[in-house]
Amino acid sequence: MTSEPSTSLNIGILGHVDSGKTTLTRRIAEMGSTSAFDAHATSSSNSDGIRRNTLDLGFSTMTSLSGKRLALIDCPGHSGLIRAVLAASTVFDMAIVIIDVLAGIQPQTAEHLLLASKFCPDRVIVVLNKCDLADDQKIKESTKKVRKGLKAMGINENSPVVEMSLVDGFFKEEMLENLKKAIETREFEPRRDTEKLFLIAIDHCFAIKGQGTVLTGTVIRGTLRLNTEIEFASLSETRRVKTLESWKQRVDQVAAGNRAAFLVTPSFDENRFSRCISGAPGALKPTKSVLATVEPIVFFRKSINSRSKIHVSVAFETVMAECQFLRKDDEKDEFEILESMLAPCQVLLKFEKAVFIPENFKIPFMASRLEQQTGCRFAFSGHFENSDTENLKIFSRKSRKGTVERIEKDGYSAICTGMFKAETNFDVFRGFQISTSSGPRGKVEGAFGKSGKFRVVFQEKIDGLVEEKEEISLFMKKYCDKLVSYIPE
Ligand SMILES: Nc1nc2c(ncn2[C@@H]2O[C@H](COP(=O)(O)OP(=O)(O)OP(=O)(O)O)[C@@H](O)[C@H]2O)c(=O)[nH]1
Repeated sequence: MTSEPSTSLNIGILGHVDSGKTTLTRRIAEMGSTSAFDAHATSSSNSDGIRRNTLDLGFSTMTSLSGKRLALIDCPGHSGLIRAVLAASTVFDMAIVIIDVLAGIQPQTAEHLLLASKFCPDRVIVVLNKCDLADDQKIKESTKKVRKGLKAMGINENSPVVEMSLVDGFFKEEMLENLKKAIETREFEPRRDTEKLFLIAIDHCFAIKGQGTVLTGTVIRGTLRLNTEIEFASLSETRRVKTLESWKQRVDQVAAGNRAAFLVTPSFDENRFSRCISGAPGALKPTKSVLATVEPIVFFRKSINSRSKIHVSVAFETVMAECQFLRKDDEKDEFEILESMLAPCQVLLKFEKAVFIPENFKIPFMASRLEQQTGCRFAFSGHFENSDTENLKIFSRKSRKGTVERIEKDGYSAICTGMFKAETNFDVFRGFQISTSSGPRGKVEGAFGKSGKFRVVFQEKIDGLVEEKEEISLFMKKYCDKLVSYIPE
């Protein structure tokens, strides 16, 4: 038995519906995994006894001109299947984006390009397909527009654009050669973390009658070894890896970056199974909230407020989360709640259900409004930074207004009104700082009577400076467990 070499690159095959992704993958791939070219297989039992779950990502492989193993991930172009593309993008090292020469950049092309811009902006290759339907002038115009589009999306505008025609009669081998040469210009030696506890992004699961369950996926960290335990944290199940293959070769280990197919027993009820990250026992922790750094997607046209709900795609899952945008004060090591997203800012994401993610691993995520029918659905992206959110010091700013009712005879204090209710507990506000419009500052001493009026004591004499009916203000930082007054700078 051998080990799969660690030079494999994962290439997303992206593009709008019907642009020709599967046709290209068929032409270029040397070997496919189960149902590699069957992008929308249904959940049906087959005569071979294998029950396949709904497939929407097709995995196949080819060898690059320099001899590298390339894993091709044929992604669905339909907007309703974007979750699968979001999941797959986690492992992209490179992207081939197929664009119909006549249609140009269509909505799904744009979303896929945005994903590529996040995961591999300098490793995008555009295939301008269906060139049999266009004349030279159109091809030239289209290429120009595509380059402009790449630039607008933060992708290297000098990315290779390969003219292609995949239909019989127009297809020429030299077109594929051009594509292979373009891939070669973008090849690199990825830095894989092969030392830590292994993690694998599992994309397919099917039972083989009488044998067990076969799972396929891409190892994203560490090394998956034969006869070791793998934990399916979201199912609270652990299994032993009984057989292990990479591209139909029996192997005894698969390192980060490579494809793996393995059998576990006893079998699963695969209806319980969905795309997920699994790993060595203990590698993943259930997490209900995370702190992340946010990069807004400029093509997202709506504003997003704190407390609104958003789809968060991370670690092969898409989960609903409530977002709270924050501004970090590095000096005080605390965070202020913002009304809406600003750039740059941070976000506290509170998930509706626990997501299983590795600790201390900077995981990229994409937040989107997938229910939106038109326009760009991706709202912001970033990296998870910290899942230990319990002890974060988070506050919101509050302020109250009131008026001076009268200045007391001593000249140092005033009775004020309009800021508190009759039932207010003044213990909370005693000592809080009060600003007057004319300048002097005082402190709340306590209630005056039972109607919510209160006494403010000043350090300086205020008669002649502060007037009756003058507006006064109280500024506070509200933390989860306390209120603190402050004077704005
Ligand atoms: N004229 C022409 N038709 C093409 C070419 N490439 C693909 N097609 C046709 O376009 C249609 C869609 O091709 P697919 O490869 O299934 O497209 P896809 O991007 O994988 O589609 P989805 O997975 O549904 O997003 C098929 O009918 C192909 O025969 C081409 O170069 N020229």
